[in-house]
Amino acid sequence: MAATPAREWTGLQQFPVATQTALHNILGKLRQRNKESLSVLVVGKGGVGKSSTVNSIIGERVTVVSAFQSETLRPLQCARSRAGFTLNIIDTPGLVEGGCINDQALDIVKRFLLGKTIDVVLYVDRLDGYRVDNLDKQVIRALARSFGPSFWRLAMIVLTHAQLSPPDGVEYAEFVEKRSGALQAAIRQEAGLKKSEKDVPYVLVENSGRCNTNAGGEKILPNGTVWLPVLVERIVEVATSDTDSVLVDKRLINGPNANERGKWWIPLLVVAQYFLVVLPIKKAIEKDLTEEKNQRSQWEIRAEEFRRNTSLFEEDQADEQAISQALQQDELVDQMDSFDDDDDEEDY
Ligand SMILES: Nc1nc2c(ncn2[C@@H]2O[C@H](COP(=O)(O)OP(=O)(O)OP(=O)(O)O)[C@@H](O)[C@H]2O)c(=O)[nH]1
Repeated sequence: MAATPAREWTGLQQFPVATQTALHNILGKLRQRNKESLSVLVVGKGGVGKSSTVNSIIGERVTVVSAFQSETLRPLQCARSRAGFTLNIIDTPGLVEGGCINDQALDIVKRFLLGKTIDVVLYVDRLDGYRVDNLDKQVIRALARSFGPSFWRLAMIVLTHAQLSPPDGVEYAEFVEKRSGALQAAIRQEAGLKKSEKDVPYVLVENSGRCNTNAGGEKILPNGTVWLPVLVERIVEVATSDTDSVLVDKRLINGPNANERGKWWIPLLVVAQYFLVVLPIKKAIEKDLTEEKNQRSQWEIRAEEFRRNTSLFEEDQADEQAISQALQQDELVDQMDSFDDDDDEEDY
């Protein structure tokens, strides 16, 4: 992630001693793996407890929290260092506004993350939500679309308001299992995770100042779990898993280059066009030409016959004319002869 001047992580010292020890041990695992920094992106709908969770992890009030209005209008990056290790956390605006996806917020988050690397994603929602609705599914899909398929492989579900009292007759563990299972199933389906891939892990959080504590002053859930070290441990597990971190670059934000998109279809389309369009047209033209040729030869045969018949008729006519002329001539000769005879008789 791009370097942000990191302040000393003084908030760590505010935690109860047992929590501090647990966190030092967990973060020590990262140092053993030569990972000197971690970048955590916090996303989710508005008012689910994103900013409160950031404050809980850092141990300071770094972002404003409000019960009545959306306080995080732009992403906020906060960096804290301790013993050579730097934790970067990015809080983001709620991704749902007025009952639909807040595309503007998503766009702002995308631009803000340009050039940054994300190691872990915290997808925050409330434990006391009773169902996964269409809007939740839209948010899951929008995030997968915006940040690529690896996004959800780096994610964990953070369920706030974990000090909830389940409805009558339902055990806490049963309620948690159902709620987390429904979200995991929705993410698997909407983000297109393969069957062979593990479910996105979940963790419970209680950000309220009225959270119950144990004898050591550590914040605990109704089942007695000290939740902060568990949250940080899960973050480290995801960060050290096989999934590579996501570098948010221009290609990821703008989508694949329009000129490159579907380029491999072109030769297939050309071949399909030849067989489905060019070849049938060519065949149709050849068929037309052959038929025309056949028709012309038929027509020529008939014309030939007609011409022959006409010339025979003309020849007959000429003959008749010659005969009649000859007959006329014979008649004339006969007449002349008869005149001659008459004259001879008169002479006598
Ligand atoms: N009881 C209880 N209240 C919580 C918890 N987390 C957050 N809240 C309250 O929920 C309200 C909203 O919390 P925020 O942390 O501002 O939620 P957000 O998701 O950052 O909200 P946006 O800035 O609108 O995106 C505040 O009144 C918090 O005090 C929790 O774990 N338990």
